[in-house]
Amino acid sequence: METKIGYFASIEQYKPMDALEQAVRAEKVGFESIWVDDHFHPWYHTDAQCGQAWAWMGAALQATKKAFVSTCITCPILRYNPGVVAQTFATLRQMYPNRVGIAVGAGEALNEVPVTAQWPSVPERQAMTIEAVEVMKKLWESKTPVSFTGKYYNLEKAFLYTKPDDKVPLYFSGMGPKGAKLAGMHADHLMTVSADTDTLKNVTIPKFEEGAKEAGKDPKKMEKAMLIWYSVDPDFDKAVEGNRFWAGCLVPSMFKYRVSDPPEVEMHADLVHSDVIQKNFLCATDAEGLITEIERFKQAGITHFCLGNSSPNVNYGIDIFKDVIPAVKG
Ligand SMILES: C[C@H](OP(=O)(O)OC[C@@H](O)[C@@H](O)[C@@H](O)CN1c2cc(O)ccc2Cc2c1[nH]c(=O)[nH]c2=O)C(=O)N[C@@H](CCC(=O)N[C@@H](CCC(=O)O)C(=O)O)C(=O)O
Ligand SMILES: CCCCCC(=O)CC
Repeated sequence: METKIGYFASIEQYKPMDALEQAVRAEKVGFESIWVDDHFHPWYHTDAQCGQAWAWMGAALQATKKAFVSTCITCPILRYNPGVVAQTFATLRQMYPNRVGIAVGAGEALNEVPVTAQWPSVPERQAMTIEAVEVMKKLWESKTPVSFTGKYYNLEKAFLYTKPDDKVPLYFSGMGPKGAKLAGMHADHLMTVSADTDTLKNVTIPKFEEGAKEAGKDPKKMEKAMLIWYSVDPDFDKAVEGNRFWAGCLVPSMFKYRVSDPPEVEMHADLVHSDVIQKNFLCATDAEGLITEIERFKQAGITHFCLGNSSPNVNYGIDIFKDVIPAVKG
């Protein structure tokens, strides 16, 4: 499968208009997809933003020419109703044929707790995500009104009057082995986050493929997409520190416990040692360094890169891909 290089334009790290300018610049440089975080609260507090992803997507689709645009990722189970999620992405894809996708996942306390005060266990949120996907597919595919009684969601003669001509591509986040298998079973493509390459190659991707095969799909035709942050600067230490905004994601308890307060996340993020940031995110001084790192993940089986630019000089972090993209796509 051909490698795809996408740009993750963060609207929790940057103001929405700045992220939009980045997306336009990234498309001109050769990034073929644009991804946006779907958050209510951000992963850092100081100087953070947190715009609404679907509003931003409409503007991004209009401002870019042909890039594929998707969330990375939307949690369709608590703060959003899956029927409204289905309606939103059907509308966007009808307006911008072939250019719109959605990635879904079981959510984060940061986004769900502040506006619902609910935080079910991981297994329950995974079960809710599967049912939410079922609801979304029914609404996207049905030619007649749909009634459905589920464990978590109900539909009563629900019908989407605005639909695209083709399917909305569905990516599904699997970070753990069970999540990866569910992705294979219930979605078109895998979305995951950076992990060590042995785990990706020997656990995450095989579990995804196992789920896909069980559901009668051909995993070779399904993308293995991954979000990873990068920071590039001629001064290596500065490059490493550039990724600090996202260091909270490297603290496992942030996923295990009900942490929804950005100042608390920031406190943990600031304690993450720079060696840990360097090991988990892409830190480079030049294009060569980025190419080497991307090749490493290609060898592990990743086919679509969603690259979050956390470089001290953001435009330098985009423009350097004029050299990186031809090398890693070749
Ligand atoms: C927590 C793991 O679950 P999993 O289903 O695999 O992954 C969850 C993620 O998909 C979500 O948290 C997702 O919403 C995060 N996310 C995101 C993910 C991604 O791949 C790319 C980009 C993003 C950006 C983004 C996200 N979320 C948003 O809301 N908005 C965004 O923009 C996991 O580890 N699962 C394990 C099972 C773990 C488990 O069940 N543990 C037990 C206890 C175990 C023990 O301690 O003994 C429990 O907690 O009850 C698995 O194997 O699936
Ligand atoms: C381990 C990182 C999971 C993704 C965190 C996130 O929400 C990024 C936007």
